[in-house]
Order: sequence, then C-alpha cells, then structure tokens
Amino acid sequence: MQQQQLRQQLLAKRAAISAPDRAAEAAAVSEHLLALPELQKTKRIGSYISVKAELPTPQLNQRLISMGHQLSVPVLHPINTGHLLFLQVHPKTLWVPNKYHIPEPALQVADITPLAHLDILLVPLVGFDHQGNRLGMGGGFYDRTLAAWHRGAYPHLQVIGLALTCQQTPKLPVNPWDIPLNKVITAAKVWDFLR
Ligand SMILES: Nc1nc2c(c(=O)[nH]1)N(C=O)[C@@H](CNc1ccc(C(=O)N[C@@H](CCC(=O)O)C(=O)O)cc1)CN2
Ligand SMILES: Nc1ncnc2c1ncn2[C@@H]1O[C@H](COP(=O)(O)OP(=O)(O)OP(=O)(O)O)[C@@H](O)[C@H]1O
Repeated sequence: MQQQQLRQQLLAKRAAISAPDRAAEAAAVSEHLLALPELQKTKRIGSYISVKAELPTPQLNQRLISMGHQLSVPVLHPINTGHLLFLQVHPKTLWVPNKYHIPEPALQVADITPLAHLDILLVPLVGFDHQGNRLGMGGGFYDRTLAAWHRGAYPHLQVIGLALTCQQTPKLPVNPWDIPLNKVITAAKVWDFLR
C-alpha cells in the first residue's frame, strides 16, 4: 500500500477511538513509561503537546514535571526549516499556536534545550511497526531533527514513541531518511527494539 494511503487509514483508525478509551490508553501508557528504570532518576525529557486523536499527553506531561523531571516540547524551527527545536516548559511559559494549530512555547533563547541535553524524547506517531519504524504526519520534522542522533551523535538519548494500540501495523514501508525508534509504549506493553 502507498504510504499516503496507509497514513490516511491509520489516521482514520486513530480518530475512531472514543475519548474515554483514548484516556484509558494514555493512563496505561503513562504507567508503563513512569515504571521504566531510566525514569527513576530525574531526567531531561522531551515530550509533545497532543492534538486531535493523538495519544493524549496533558496528564503525563504534568506528572513528569511534578516528579521533578525537566520537560521540553517541540517548536517548529524558525530558521532551520523542517527541523524542530525543544523548549523547556516552566510556570511562566507563554503558549502560541504554530501553523498546524499545535500550541508551542513562545521562542525564548534561554528556554532552548539542545537535543544533546535530552535524556529521553517522547514522540507522537501515526503508525509504528514491529521493527520500530515510525510513520508520522508527513512533515519529516522528527526525521530531520533526529538524523544526527541516528548517526550516533548523542548515544545516551533514547527515543520513545507513544501510541494507541490501533496504531500498530505489521510492516511499514521504510524510506532512506526514516529514523527508527528505541521503544514504543502502548497500553498493553513496552515494545523494545534492539539496535
Ligand atoms: N502533537 C504533535 N506535535 C508535533 C508533531 C506531531 O505530529 N504532533 N509533529 C510531527 O512531526 C511536528 C509538527 N508536524 C506536523 C506536520 C503536519 C501536520 C498536519 O498536516 N496537520 C493537519 C493540518 C493541521 C491544520 O492546519 O489544522 C492535518 O492533519 O492535515 C501537523 C503537524 C512537531 N510537533
Ligand atoms: N533528513 C532529511 N533531510 C531532508 N529531507 C527529509 C529528511 N527526512 C525527511 N525528509 C523529507 O520529509 C518528507 C516527509 O517525510 P515522512 O513522510 O517520512 O515524514 P514523517 O516521519 O511521517 O513526519 P513527521 O516526522 O513530521 O511526523 C519527505 O518528503 C522527505 O523527503
């Protein structure tokens, strides 16, 4: 199947999940994540602000902050088009919608967290397969932003996808620029992809 067709099919499946089911899956995913050994010490964590039918992150993000983790979220890079910057979230953060209507922190240089400083990056996805391949919204933002990581630039960084169960698919078509994930967490389990 064509990648775009597959994306539409997976987006439709995701949109068909009821709000209570979505919330229940998010709660289960949060429990799995927070139980990981690497989360037992405070870390610098990159997350995302969920929109529409994505696995919801508001409660998870709030819990990560209240546990003392330092939280950053993506901003569309103002200069390096197609890349993401991560900005730390704090009580005084001003939120502005980006061109996709996703809230992001107003750009403040002091809040920039270089990718190299993050320990864990939680990424949204449209689909994933059993080899850790990821299908996103089609902007290539995470692929571009993580290209240096994939070449070994910051080996301590773990990239973890958060997903609804219906987002798994047996095999995704893989493009040369696609960046595979270390783990994907669904309500039922933590998928570990050895690299
Ligand atoms: N919550 C969240 N944040 C994220 C991403 C994401 O997938 N989810 N991204 C992952 O890369 C980046 C933004 N990339 C995106 C690329 C395309 C579309 C998009 O096409 N969205 C709508 C149209 C939105 C609108 O204009 O209302 C669409 O479904 O067609 C959205 C985000 C960074 N932040
Ligand atoms: N490292 C890169 N350098 C240049 N272009 C890239 C790179 N990675 C991806 N792209 C471009 O981005 C476009 C979208 O890629 P793709 O469909 O794989 O995005 P995605 O992973 O689904 O999206 P996202 O990461 O934003 O959720 C492709 O046309 C591809 O050419």
